[in-house]
Amino acid sequence: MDIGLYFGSFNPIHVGHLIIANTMLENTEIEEVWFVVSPQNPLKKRSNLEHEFDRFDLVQAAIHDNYHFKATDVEFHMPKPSYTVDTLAYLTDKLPQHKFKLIIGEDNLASFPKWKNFNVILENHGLLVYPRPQSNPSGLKDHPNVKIVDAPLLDISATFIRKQIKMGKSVKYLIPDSVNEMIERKKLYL
Ligand SMILES: Nc1ncnc2c1ncn2[C@@H]1O[C@H](COP(=O)(O)OP(=O)(O)OP(=O)(O)O)[C@@H](O)[C@H]1O
Ligand SMILES: O=C(O)c1ccc[n+]([C@@H]2O[C@H](COP(=O)([O-])O)[C@@H](O)[C@H]2O)c1
Repeated sequence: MDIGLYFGSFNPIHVGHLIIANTMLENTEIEEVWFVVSPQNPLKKRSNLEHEFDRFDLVQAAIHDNYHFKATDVEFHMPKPSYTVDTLAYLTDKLPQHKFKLIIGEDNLASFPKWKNFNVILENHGLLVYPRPQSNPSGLKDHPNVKIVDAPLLDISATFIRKQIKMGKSVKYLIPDSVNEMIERKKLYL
């Protein structure tokens, strides 16, 4: 089966992530999207990063009603920080029946040449890219293994959501209700 692996910090998951996953499902050859929660992005500082178990629970709460979406904690058992090429090698070895493609936002396409062994990812898997406002242009946009979907820009970020919560403001509609309830119950992002 063709599977879209959607790697992310998901700190927290928001409606932008869900729209991106569904858009890829509807407009590419993938049949499922697997959300891979990364304990630690190698290029990001740890500030305001909630525990990976909590972020994973929030992802599960967000996707529970969509049988095309799955969440995986595979990177929790791997060395940190979380290098995507290593996770892809592990998953390809364990599940050779599947073909994995990467789902990323356009901001990550711009920084993609800084990723570990990015050429291996590009040649062996390929990228499905969702456009993002204020992203730097990338020389990779015309690569044959890079597909940029034509879809509405979403100016939503986890950074904005974390700031709103910290200021005591509601983030209703920016995140699913199930995620909002869990954040409140666990007192996250305060
Ligand atoms: N609004 C968006 N438009 C396009 N891509 C997005 C958007 N939000 C997130 N992504 C992509 O989804 C993946 C996971 O993103 P991530 O969990 O870091 O969310 P984020 O909103 O970018 O978080 P933060 O604000 O904390 O950096 C990345 O590939 C990112 O580029
Ligand atoms: O493998 C790398 O070198 C690498 C460099 C930067 C980011 N990544 C991964 O890209 C994913 C998206 O990161 P983020 O924090 O933008 O959600 C996340 O799973 C990171 O581990 C991976």
